[in-house]
Amino acid sequence: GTFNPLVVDSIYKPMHLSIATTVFAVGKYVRFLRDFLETAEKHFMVDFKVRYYIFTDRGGDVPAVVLAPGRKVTIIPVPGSNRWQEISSRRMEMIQTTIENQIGKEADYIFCLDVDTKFHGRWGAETLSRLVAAVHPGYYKQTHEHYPYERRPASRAYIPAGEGDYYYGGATIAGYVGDVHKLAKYCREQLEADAANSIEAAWQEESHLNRYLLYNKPTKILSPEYLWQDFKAKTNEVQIIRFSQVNKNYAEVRPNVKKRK
Ligand SMILES: CC(=O)N[C@H]1[C@@H](OP(=O)(O)OP(=O)(O)OC[C@H]2O[C@@H](n3ccc(=O)[nH]c3=O)[C@H](O)[C@@H]2O)O[C@H](CO)[C@H](O)[C@@H]1O
Ligand SMILES: [Mn+2]
Repeated sequence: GTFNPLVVDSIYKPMHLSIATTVFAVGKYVRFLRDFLETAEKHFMVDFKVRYYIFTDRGGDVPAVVLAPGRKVTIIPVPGSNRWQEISSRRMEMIQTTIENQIGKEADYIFCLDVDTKFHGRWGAETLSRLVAAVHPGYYKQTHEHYPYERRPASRAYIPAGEGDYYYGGATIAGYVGDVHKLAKYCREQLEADAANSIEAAWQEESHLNRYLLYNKPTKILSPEYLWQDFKAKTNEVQIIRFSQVNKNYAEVRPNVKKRK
């Protein structure tokens, strides 16, 4: 970390911000909720007003986790699906419409996070900014020729060779509610345009996200400290792992399976 947490906290805590956090737990992914919520209560935006919006088709399986004062859970029922690609992508549409119907009136900032994760270290106000994305832990050492961008011009997620800043992970999107709304709406429209042309981008909504962020630069970029993967070996350059994807058995948890990156 290159920030002083005491300074950051003294700037943001007096602002009494409301933080929305969306997390999708569709089908078997409800099993990740307990660790996600319990570790978030230890490390994520501690002492802030946080509302977790849990999108699920299994409301009855949402674990009761003790939350600190000022924090609460809201369950948003969503349909199931038999394609993980669709579940992952449909987050954009649901984030868009839930911001319009509810979150827009309730929060200042929003974080949209993968559920198959745990927090291991402080994630605080140093992550607040207008539009925030995290560098994907699989690509932070690579240059743009090696990013898994969508390279087919027929897709709306297309990025031509020679272009690119970073490859961002789909598991962390954040910012002002209005700015994340704009991003989600764009990605939803691009996903639907692709679907109408029977094309699916290489990494679904993550591909559209990367295109959006190439032409609408984030105001803050989080290092892989904020988006790690448990299967990756520990490295010297990333000394603090704050948030990491757990190892999961893809064949066990996904309704249909595709090889991971
Ligand atoms: C580290 C990272 O950046 N991960 C991204 C990556 O793979 P991942 O392998 O991390 O994707 P994933 O299986 O975790 O799916 C993304 C998220 O969708 C939700 N979900 C998915 C399947 C399901 O059956 N039920 C369910 O609820 C859940 O919140 C999950 O965390 O690529 C995906 C798109 O292809 C997303 O962009 C992920 O955010
Ligand atoms: Mn994930």
